[in-house]
Amino acid sequence: MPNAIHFGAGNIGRGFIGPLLADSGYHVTFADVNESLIDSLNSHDHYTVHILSNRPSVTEITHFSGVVSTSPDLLNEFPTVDLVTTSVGAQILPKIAPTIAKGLKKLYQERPDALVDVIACENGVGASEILRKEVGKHFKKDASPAEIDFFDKHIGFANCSVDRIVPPFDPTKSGNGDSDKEQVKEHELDVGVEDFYEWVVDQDALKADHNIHGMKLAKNLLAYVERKLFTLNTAHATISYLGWLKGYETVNEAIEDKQIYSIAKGAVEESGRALLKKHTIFSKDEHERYINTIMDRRLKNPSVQDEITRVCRAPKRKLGRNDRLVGPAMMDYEFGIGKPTNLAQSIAAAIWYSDEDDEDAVAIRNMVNEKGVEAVLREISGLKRGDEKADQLVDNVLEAYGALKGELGVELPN
Ligand SMILES: NC(=O)C1=CN([C@@H]2O[C@H](COP(=O)(O)OP(=O)(O)OC[C@H]3O[C@@H](n4cnc5c(N)ncnc54)[C@H](O)[C@@H]3O)[C@@H](O)[C@H]2O)C=CC1
Ligand SMILES: O=P(O)(O)OC[C@H]1O[C@](O)(CO)[C@@H](O)[C@@H]1O
Repeated sequence: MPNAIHFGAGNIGRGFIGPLLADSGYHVTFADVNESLIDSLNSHDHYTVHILSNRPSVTEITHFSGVVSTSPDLLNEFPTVDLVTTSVGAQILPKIAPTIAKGLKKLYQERPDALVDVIACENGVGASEILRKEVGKHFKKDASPAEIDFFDKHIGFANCSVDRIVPPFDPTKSGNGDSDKEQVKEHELDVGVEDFYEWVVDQDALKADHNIHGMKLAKNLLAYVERKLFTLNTAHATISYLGWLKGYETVNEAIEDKQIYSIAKGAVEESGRALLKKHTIFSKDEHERYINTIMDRRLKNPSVQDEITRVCRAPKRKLGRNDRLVGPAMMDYEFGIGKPTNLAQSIAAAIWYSDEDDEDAVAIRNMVNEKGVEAVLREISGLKRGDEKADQLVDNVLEAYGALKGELGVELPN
Protein backbone atom coordinates (compact mmCIF):
# COMPACT_ATOMS: atom_id res chain seq x y z
CA MET A 1 0.00 0.00 0.00
CA PRO A 2 1.51 3.42 -0.92
CA ASN A 3 1.93 5.91 1.91
CA ALA A 4 1.15 9.61 2.09
CA ILE A 5 1.90 12.08 4.86
CA HIS A 6 -0.60 14.93 4.89
CA PHE A 7 0.21 18.01 7.00
CA GLY A 8 -2.98 19.64 8.32
CA ALA A 9 -5.91 17.40 9.31
CA GLY A 10 -8.41 20.26 8.99
CA ASN A 11 -11.24 20.81 6.53
CA ILE A 12 -9.31 20.38 3.30
CA GLY A 13 -7.12 17.60 4.73
CA ARG A 14 -10.00 15.44 5.98
CA GLY A 15 -12.58 16.62 3.47
CA PHE A 16 -10.73 16.75 0.17
CA ILE A 17 -7.11 15.62 -0.21
CA GLY A 18 -7.18 12.84 2.43
CA PRO A 19 -10.28 11.22 0.89
CA LEU A 20 -8.84 11.32 -2.66
CA LEU A 21 -5.63 9.68 -1.44
CA ALA A 22 -7.49 7.05 0.59
CA ASP A 23 -9.77 6.33 -2.37
CA SER A 24 -6.67 5.76 -4.50
CA GLY A 25 -5.34 3.08 -2.14
CA TYR A 26 -3.01 5.18 0.01
CA HIS A 27 -2.59 4.94 3.74
CA VAL A 28 -2.78 8.55 4.88
CA THR A 29 -0.82 9.70 7.93
CA PHE A 30 -2.24 13.04 9.02
CA ALA A 31 0.29 15.27 10.80
CA ASP A 32 -1.18 18.13 12.81
CA VAL A 33 -0.27 20.36 15.76
CA ASN A 34 -3.70 19.73 17.26
CA GLU A 35 -3.09 16.85 19.68
CA SER A 36 -6.73 16.09 20.43
CA LEU A 37 -7.46 15.87 16.70
CA ILE A 38 -4.59 13.40 16.34
CA ASP A 39 -5.90 11.37 19.31
CA SER A 40 -9.28 11.28 17.65
CA LEU A 41 -7.81 10.14 14.32
CA ASN A 42 -5.97 7.34 16.12
CA SER A 43 -8.98 6.20 18.08
CA HIS A 44 -11.31 5.88 15.09
CA ASP A 45 -11.01 3.52 12.15
CA HIS A 46 -13.27 5.60 9.94
CA TYR A 47 -14.95 8.97 9.57
CA THR A 48 -17.58 10.25 7.19
CA VAL A 49 -17.49 12.84 4.43
CA HIS A 50 -20.95 14.31 3.86
CA ILE A 51 -21.68 15.76 0.42
CA LEU A 52 -23.62 18.97 0.99
CA SER A 53 -26.04 19.25 -1.89
CA ASN A 54 -29.73 18.84 -2.64
CA ARG A 55 -28.85 15.20 -3.26
CA PRO A 56 -26.80 14.49 -0.15
CA SER A 57 -24.63 11.40 0.10
CA VAL A 58 -21.86 10.12 2.34
CA THR A 59 -18.49 8.42 1.90
CA GLU A 60 -16.67 6.56 4.61
CA ILE A 61 -12.93 7.21 4.90
CA THR A 62 -10.62 4.47 6.23
CA HIS A 63 -6.89 3.66 6.18
CA PHE A 64 -5.60 6.69 8.02
CA SER A 65 -3.70 7.43 11.19
CA GLY A 66 -2.43 10.55 12.92
CA VAL A 67 0.81 11.81 14.37
CA VAL A 68 1.49 15.05 16.19
CA SER A 69 3.53 17.15 13.78
CA THR A 70 5.98 18.29 16.48
CA SER A 71 6.65 14.72 17.67
CA PRO A 72 9.83 12.88 16.61
CA ASP A 73 7.53 9.96 15.67
CA LEU A 74 6.63 11.85 12.51
CA LEU A 75 10.18 11.44 11.17
CA ASN A 76 9.74 7.65 11.33
CA GLU A 77 6.98 7.93 8.71
CA PHE A 78 9.30 9.40 6.06
CA PRO A 79 11.34 6.33 5.04
CA THR A 80 8.20 4.67 3.64
CA VAL A 81 6.53 7.76 2.20
CA ASP A 82 5.56 8.12 -1.47
CA LEU A 83 3.83 11.48 -1.37
CA VAL A 84 3.78 14.45 1.03
CA THR A 85 0.83 16.85 0.84
CA THR A 86 -0.14 19.85 2.95
CA SER A 87 -3.18 21.97 3.75
CA VAL A 88 -2.10 23.99 6.77
CA GLY A 89 -2.49 27.54 5.41
CA ALA A 90 0.08 29.18 3.12
CA GLN A 91 1.50 31.26 5.98
CA ILE A 92 2.31 28.08 7.96
CA LEU A 93 4.49 26.48 5.26
CA PRO A 94 7.78 27.94 6.62
CA LYS A 95 6.93 26.41 10.02
CA ILE A 96 6.59 22.85 8.71
CA ALA A 97 9.60 23.12 6.38
CA PRO A 98 12.27 22.10 8.98
CA THR A 99 10.37 18.89 9.79
CA ILE A 100 9.96 18.00 6.12
CA ALA A 101 13.68 18.63 5.59
CA LYS A 102 14.60 16.33 8.50
CA GLY A 103 12.16 13.70 7.27
CA LEU A 104 13.60 13.79 3.75
CA LYS A 105 17.11 13.31 5.16
CA LYS A 106 15.87 10.18 6.93
CA LEU A 107 14.25 9.04 3.70
CA TYR A 108 17.57 9.49 1.87
CA GLN A 109 19.39 7.40 4.51
CA GLU A 110 16.97 4.49 4.12
CA ARG A 111 15.80 4.74 0.47
CA PRO A 112 18.35 6.77 -1.53
CA ASP A 113 16.65 5.70 -4.78
CA ALA A 114 13.19 6.89 -3.73
CA LEU A 115 11.26 9.36 -5.90
CA VAL A 116 8.87 11.37 -3.75
CA ASP A 117 6.66 14.38 -4.48
CA VAL A 118 5.55 17.19 -2.21
CA ILE A 119 2.35 19.08 -3.06
CA ALA A 120 1.25 22.12 -1.03
CA CYS A 121 -2.54 22.28 -1.38
CA GLU A 122 -2.98 25.87 -0.25
CA ASN A 123 -4.72 28.90 -1.71
CA GLY A 124 -2.04 31.01 -3.32
CA VAL A 125 0.23 31.24 -6.33
CA GLY A 126 3.24 28.90 -6.28
CA ALA A 127 2.76 27.43 -2.77
CA SER A 128 4.80 24.26 -3.46
CA GLU A 129 7.61 26.34 -4.93
CA ILE A 130 7.63 28.47 -1.77
CA LEU A 131 7.76 25.27 0.28
CA ARG A 132 10.61 23.91 -1.90
CA LYS A 133 12.71 26.98 -1.14
CA GLU A 134 11.98 26.76 2.61
CA VAL A 135 12.62 23.00 2.84
CA GLY A 136 15.72 23.36 0.64
CA LYS A 137 17.24 25.96 2.99
CA HIS A 138 17.01 23.51 5.91
CA PHE A 139 17.86 20.37 3.95
CA LYS A 140 20.94 21.79 2.26
CA LYS A 141 22.42 23.27 5.43
CA ASP A 142 25.35 20.94 6.30
CA ALA A 143 24.22 18.46 3.61
CA SER A 144 26.66 16.25 1.69
CA PRO A 145 26.85 16.62 -2.12
CA ALA A 146 25.01 13.28 -2.43
CA GLU A 147 22.20 14.54 -0.20
CA ILE A 148 21.92 17.75 -2.21
CA ASP A 149 21.79 15.72 -5.40
CA PHE A 150 19.02 13.57 -3.87
CA PHE A 151 17.00 16.66 -2.93
CA ASP A 152 17.36 18.24 -6.35
CA LYS A 153 16.77 15.12 -8.45
CA HIS A 154 14.52 12.84 -6.40
CA ILE A 155 12.11 15.19 -4.65
CA GLY A 156 9.47 16.96 -6.72
CA PHE A 157 7.64 20.04 -5.49
CA ALA A 158 4.56 20.41 -7.66
CA ASN A 159 2.38 23.51 -7.55
CA CYS A 160 -1.35 22.89 -7.63
CA SER A 161 -4.75 24.51 -7.69
CA VAL A 162 -7.06 23.22 -4.98
CA ASP A 163 -10.76 23.93 -5.29
CA ARG A 164 -13.50 22.59 -3.02
CA ILE A 165 -15.52 24.55 -0.49
CA VAL A 166 -15.15 22.80 2.86
CA PRO A 167 -16.57 24.89 5.69
CA PRO A 168 -16.56 23.72 9.32
CA PHE A 169 -19.24 21.04 9.45
CA ASP A 170 -22.44 21.61 11.38
CA PRO A 171 -25.11 19.15 10.21
CA THR A 172 -27.88 21.24 11.77
CA LYS A 173 -26.99 24.05 9.37
CA SER A 174 -26.45 21.94 6.27
CA GLY A 175 -29.81 22.94 4.83
CA ASN A 176 -30.67 19.28 4.25
CA GLY A 177 -32.84 18.91 7.32
CA ASP A 178 -35.99 17.94 5.48
CA SER A 179 -34.28 15.32 3.38
CA ASP A 180 -34.68 11.58 3.87
CA LYS A 181 -30.90 11.46 4.07
CA GLU A 182 -30.53 13.99 6.86
CA GLN A 183 -26.85 14.62 7.62
CA VAL A 184 -25.95 13.24 11.02
CA LYS A 185 -22.53 14.02 12.46
CA GLU A 186 -21.14 10.90 14.08
CA HIS A 187 -17.98 12.38 15.59
CA GLU A 188 -15.71 15.41 15.32
CA LEU A 189 -13.73 13.97 12.42
CA ASP A 190 -16.74 14.09 10.10
CA VAL A 191 -16.67 16.78 7.44
CA GLY A 192 -19.19 18.35 5.09
CA VAL A 193 -18.05 19.28 1.58
CA GLU A 194 -19.61 20.73 -1.55
CA ASP A 195 -20.09 18.24 -4.39
CA PHE A 196 -17.78 20.14 -6.80
CA TYR A 197 -14.03 19.64 -6.64
CA GLU A 198 -10.98 20.30 -8.79
CA TRP A 199 -7.37 19.47 -7.92
CA VAL A 200 -4.95 20.36 -10.72
CA VAL A 201 -1.27 19.50 -10.28
CA ASP A 202 1.78 20.56 -12.30
CA GLN A 203 2.64 17.40 -14.22
CA ASP A 204 6.10 18.63 -15.22
CA ALA A 205 7.21 19.01 -11.61
CA LEU A 206 6.23 15.52 -10.44
CA LYS A 207 8.96 12.91 -10.04
CA ALA A 208 6.62 9.91 -9.86
CA ASP A 209 3.30 8.70 -11.21
CA HIS A 210 0.95 8.59 -8.20
CA ASN A 211 -2.20 7.48 -9.95
CA ILE A 212 -4.60 9.41 -7.74
CA HIS A 213 -8.28 9.44 -8.72
CA GLY A 214 -9.49 13.01 -8.97
CA MET A 215 -6.01 14.55 -9.39
CA LYS A 216 -5.92 16.33 -12.76
CA LEU A 217 -2.46 16.78 -14.30
CA ALA A 218 -1.72 19.89 -16.36
CA LYS A 219 1.17 21.76 -17.89
CA ASN A 220 -0.11 25.33 -17.64
CA LEU A 221 -0.41 25.30 -13.90
CA LEU A 222 -0.27 29.05 -13.36
CA ALA A 223 -3.32 29.39 -15.60
CA TYR A 224 -5.35 27.02 -13.42
CA VAL A 225 -4.12 28.50 -10.15
CA GLU A 226 -4.91 32.07 -11.24
CA ARG A 227 -8.24 31.10 -12.80
CA LYS A 228 -9.36 29.57 -9.50
CA LEU A 229 -7.86 32.16 -7.15
CA PHE A 230 -8.95 35.13 -9.26
CA THR A 231 -12.51 33.85 -9.81
CA LEU A 232 -13.83 31.61 -7.02
CA ASN A 233 -11.74 33.28 -4.32
CA THR A 234 -12.20 36.79 -5.74
CA ALA A 235 -15.98 36.39 -5.73
CA HIS A 236 -16.03 34.63 -2.36
CA ALA A 237 -13.87 37.31 -0.71
CA THR A 238 -15.79 40.19 -2.33
CA ILE A 239 -19.14 38.81 -1.17
CA SER A 240 -17.78 38.22 2.31
CA TYR A 241 -16.02 41.55 2.93
CA LEU A 242 -19.00 43.51 1.61
CA GLY A 243 -21.36 41.14 3.42
CA TRP A 244 -19.58 41.70 6.70
CA LEU A 245 -19.88 45.48 6.32
CA LYS A 246 -23.60 45.09 5.62
CA GLY A 247 -24.09 42.92 8.70
CA TYR A 248 -24.65 39.49 7.13
CA GLU A 249 -23.33 36.35 8.82
CA THR A 250 -23.23 33.79 6.03
CA VAL A 251 -22.16 33.78 2.40
CA ASN A 252 -25.65 32.59 1.37
CA GLU A 253 -27.26 35.65 2.99
CA ALA A 254 -24.77 38.08 1.46
CA ILE A 255 -24.94 36.72 -2.10
CA GLU A 256 -28.72 37.26 -2.11
CA ASP A 257 -28.08 41.01 -1.62
CA LYS A 258 -28.40 42.37 -5.19
CA GLN A 259 -25.82 45.12 -4.67
CA ILE A 260 -23.24 42.66 -3.33
CA TYR A 261 -23.96 40.12 -6.08
CA SER A 262 -23.52 42.81 -8.71
CA ILE A 263 -20.16 44.02 -7.33
CA ALA A 264 -18.89 40.43 -7.00
CA LYS A 265 -20.01 39.57 -10.53
CA GLY A 266 -18.38 42.78 -11.77
CA ALA A 267 -15.17 41.88 -9.95
CA VAL A 268 -14.91 38.43 -11.57
CA GLU A 269 -15.72 39.90 -14.97
CA GLU A 270 -12.90 42.40 -14.49
CA SER A 271 -10.52 39.63 -13.50
CA GLY A 272 -11.88 37.35 -16.25
CA ARG A 273 -11.03 39.82 -19.01
CA ALA A 274 -7.39 39.89 -17.92
CA LEU A 275 -7.26 36.13 -17.29
CA LEU A 276 -8.40 35.44 -20.86
CA LYS A 277 -5.72 37.75 -22.24
CA LYS A 278 -2.99 36.24 -20.08
CA HIS A 279 -3.98 32.57 -20.30
CA THR A 280 -5.15 31.84 -23.81
CA ILE A 281 -5.90 28.17 -23.03
CA PHE A 282 -9.35 29.20 -21.74
CA SER A 283 -12.01 30.25 -24.28
CA LYS A 284 -14.41 33.14 -23.62
CA ASP A 285 -17.44 30.79 -23.55
CA GLU A 286 -15.72 28.33 -21.25
CA HIS A 287 -14.76 31.09 -18.85
CA GLU A 288 -18.27 32.53 -18.85
CA ARG A 289 -19.60 29.08 -17.88
CA TYR A 290 -16.90 28.82 -15.21
CA ILE A 291 -17.98 32.17 -13.70
CA ASN A 292 -21.68 31.30 -13.85
CA THR A 293 -21.17 27.94 -12.14
CA ILE A 294 -19.33 29.69 -9.31
CA MET A 295 -21.71 32.62 -8.92
CA ASP A 296 -25.03 30.90 -9.45
CA ARG A 297 -24.48 27.32 -8.34
CA ARG A 298 -21.50 26.86 -6.03
CA LEU A 299 -21.63 30.05 -3.95
CA LYS A 300 -25.43 29.88 -3.74
CA ASN A 301 -25.52 26.22 -2.69
CA PRO A 302 -28.10 26.34 0.14
CA SER A 303 -26.64 23.19 1.69
CA VAL A 304 -23.29 24.92 2.31
CA GLN A 305 -23.70 27.32 5.21
CA ASP A 306 -20.39 29.15 5.30
CA GLU A 307 -19.60 31.81 7.89
CA ILE A 308 -18.48 35.11 6.40
CA THR A 309 -15.71 35.44 9.00
CA ARG A 310 -14.11 32.18 7.79
CA VAL A 311 -13.93 33.46 4.23
CA CYS A 312 -12.69 36.89 5.39
CA ARG A 313 -9.97 35.33 7.59
CA ALA A 314 -6.40 36.60 7.29
CA PRO A 315 -7.04 39.80 5.28
CA LYS A 316 -3.33 40.70 5.18
CA ARG A 317 -2.73 37.55 3.10
CA LYS A 318 -5.82 38.24 1.00
CA LEU A 319 -4.68 41.81 0.29
CA GLY A 320 -1.28 40.51 -0.89
CA ARG A 321 0.10 41.59 -4.26
CA ASN A 322 -0.55 38.23 -5.95
CA ASP A 323 -3.65 37.22 -4.09
CA ARG A 324 -7.35 37.25 -5.05
CA LEU A 325 -8.06 41.01 -4.96
CA VAL A 326 -4.95 43.02 -5.81
CA GLY A 327 -3.64 40.28 -8.16
CA PRO A 328 -6.47 40.51 -10.71
CA ALA A 329 -6.81 44.29 -10.31
CA MET A 330 -3.15 44.72 -11.27
CA MET A 331 -3.61 42.27 -14.15
CA ASP A 332 -6.30 44.58 -15.51
CA TYR A 333 -3.82 47.45 -15.63
CA GLU A 334 -1.02 45.24 -16.97
CA PHE A 335 -3.20 43.98 -19.85
CA GLY A 336 -4.62 47.42 -20.63
CA ILE A 337 -8.17 46.43 -19.63
CA GLY A 338 -8.88 49.68 -17.80
CA LYS A 339 -10.01 50.72 -14.35
CA PRO A 340 -11.23 47.76 -12.21
CA THR A 341 -13.85 49.63 -10.21
CA ASN A 342 -15.54 46.57 -8.69
CA LEU A 343 -12.23 45.05 -7.60
CA ALA A 344 -11.30 48.40 -6.08
CA GLN A 345 -14.51 48.32 -4.02
CA SER A 346 -13.68 44.82 -2.89
CA ILE A 347 -10.15 45.84 -1.86
CA ALA A 348 -11.59 48.84 -0.01
CA ALA A 349 -14.08 46.59 1.80
CA ALA A 350 -11.24 44.25 2.85
CA ILE A 351 -9.40 47.24 4.34
CA TRP A 352 -12.57 48.26 6.21
CA TYR A 353 -12.98 44.70 7.60
CA SER A 354 -12.54 44.99 11.35
CA ASP A 355 -13.32 41.72 13.11
CA GLU A 356 -11.70 42.07 16.53
CA ASP A 357 -11.01 38.32 16.63
CA ASP A 358 -8.89 38.42 13.47
CA GLU A 359 -5.35 39.59 14.22
CA ASP A 360 -4.71 40.61 10.59
CA ALA A 361 -7.84 42.76 10.58
CA VAL A 362 -6.82 44.40 13.84
CA ALA A 363 -3.34 45.13 12.44
CA ILE A 364 -4.81 46.64 9.28
CA ARG A 365 -7.20 48.89 11.22
CA ASN A 366 -4.32 50.04 13.42
CA MET A 367 -2.25 50.81 10.35
CA VAL A 368 -5.12 52.76 8.79
CA ASN A 369 -5.54 54.79 11.97
CA GLU A 370 -1.81 55.46 12.39
CA LYS A 371 -0.58 55.86 8.81
CA GLY A 372 -3.63 56.01 6.54
CA VAL A 373 -5.14 53.70 3.92
CA GLU A 374 -2.39 54.26 1.38
CA ALA A 375 0.16 52.70 3.77
CA VAL A 376 -1.86 49.47 3.74
CA LEU A 377 -1.77 49.37 -0.04
CA ARG A 378 1.92 50.19 -0.22
CA GLU A 379 3.15 48.01 2.67
CA ILE A 380 0.73 45.07 2.77
CA SER A 381 -0.28 44.91 -0.88
CA GLY A 382 3.19 45.74 -2.19
CA LEU A 383 1.96 48.47 -4.57
CA LYS A 384 5.21 50.33 -5.05
CA ARG A 385 5.19 54.12 -5.28
CA GLY A 386 6.43 55.22 -8.70
CA ASP A 387 5.13 52.12 -10.49
CA GLU A 388 2.59 53.80 -12.77
CA LYS A 389 0.08 50.91 -12.73
CA ALA A 390 0.38 50.39 -8.98
CA ASP A 391 -0.14 54.13 -8.45
CA GLN A 392 -3.29 54.00 -10.58
CA LEU A 393 -4.69 51.15 -8.50
CA VAL A 394 -3.87 53.00 -5.29
CA ASP A 395 -5.81 56.06 -6.52
CA ASN A 396 -8.70 53.84 -7.60
CA VAL A 397 -8.89 52.11 -4.19
CA LEU A 398 -8.57 55.37 -2.23
CA GLU A 399 -11.53 56.72 -4.17
CA ALA A 400 -13.54 53.53 -3.53
CA TYR A 401 -12.59 53.51 0.16
CA GLY A 402 -13.91 57.02 0.67
CA ALA A 403 -17.13 56.33 -1.25
CA LEU A 404 -17.96 52.94 0.27
CA LYS A 405 -20.05 54.24 3.17
CA GLY A 406 -22.34 56.12 0.77
CA GLU A 407 -22.41 53.26 -1.76
CA LEU A 408 -23.42 50.66 0.81
CA GLY A 409 -25.56 52.97 2.91
CA VAL A 410 -24.12 51.64 6.17
CA GLU A 411 -22.17 52.98 9.13
CA LEU A 412 -18.56 51.84 8.79
CA PRO A 413 -16.27 50.99 11.72
CA ASN A 414 -13.61 53.45 12.90
N1 LIG B 1 -11.63 25.04 3.46
C1 LIG B 1 -11.71 25.32 2.17
O1 LIG B 1 -12.80 25.45 1.61
C2 LIG B 1 -10.49 25.49 1.33
C3 LIG B 1 -9.23 25.73 1.88
N2 LIG B 1 -8.15 25.84 1.05
C4 LIG B 1 -6.83 26.04 1.60
O2 LIG B 1 -6.47 24.87 2.33
C5 LIG B 1 -5.62 25.23 3.42
C6 LIG B 1 -6.22 24.69 4.71
O3 LIG B 1 -7.50 25.26 4.89
P1 LIG B 1 -8.57 24.56 5.84
O4 LIG B 1 -8.48 23.10 5.75
O5 LIG B 1 -9.86 25.23 5.55
O6 LIG B 1 -8.03 25.05 7.28
P2 LIG B 1 -8.26 24.35 8.68
O7 LIG B 1 -8.00 25.40 9.68
O8 LIG B 1 -9.55 23.61 8.71
O9 LIG B 1 -7.09 23.26 8.73
C7 LIG B 1 -5.73 23.58 8.89
C8 LIG B 1 -5.11 22.53 9.78
O10 LIG B 1 -3.71 22.77 9.82
C9 LIG B 1 -3.28 22.53 11.16
N3 LIG B 1 -2.02 23.21 11.39
C10 LIG B 1 -1.81 24.53 11.66
N4 LIG B 1 -0.50 24.75 11.87
C11 LIG B 1 0.12 23.56 11.72
C12 LIG B 1 1.48 23.15 11.80
N5 LIG B 1 2.47 24.02 12.10
N6 LIG B 1 1.76 21.84 11.58
C13 LIG B 1 0.78 20.96 11.29
N7 LIG B 1 -0.53 21.29 11.21
C14 LIG B 1 -0.85 22.59 11.41
C15 LIG B 1 -4.42 23.05 12.03
O11 LIG B 1 -4.36 22.51 13.33
C16 LIG B 1 -5.63 22.57 11.23
O12 LIG B 1 -6.05 21.29 11.64
C17 LIG B 1 -5.52 26.75 3.39
O13 LIG B 1 -4.35 27.11 2.68
C18 LIG B 1 -6.75 27.17 2.60
O14 LIG B 1 -6.57 28.40 1.95
C19 LIG B 1 -8.24 25.73 -0.31
C20 LIG B 1 -9.44 25.50 -0.90
C21 LIG B 1 -10.67 25.36 -0.12
O1 LIG C 1 -8.77 29.57 2.72
P1 LIG C 1 -8.64 31.04 2.48
O2 LIG C 1 -7.59 31.38 1.48
O3 LIG C 1 -8.53 31.76 3.77
O4 LIG C 1 -9.98 31.51 1.79
C1 LIG C 1 -11.28 31.37 2.39
C2 LIG C 1 -12.09 30.33 1.71
O5 LIG C 1 -12.47 30.44 0.40
C3 LIG C 1 -12.25 29.23 -0.30
O6 LIG C 1 -11.36 29.43 -1.31
C4 LIG C 1 -13.42 28.58 -0.87
O7 LIG C 1 -14.15 28.02 0.15
C5 LIG C 1 -11.62 28.33 0.55
O8 LIG C 1 -10.58 27.97 -0.26
C6 LIG C 1 -11.28 29.10 1.71
O9 LIG C 1 -11.50 28.41 2.84
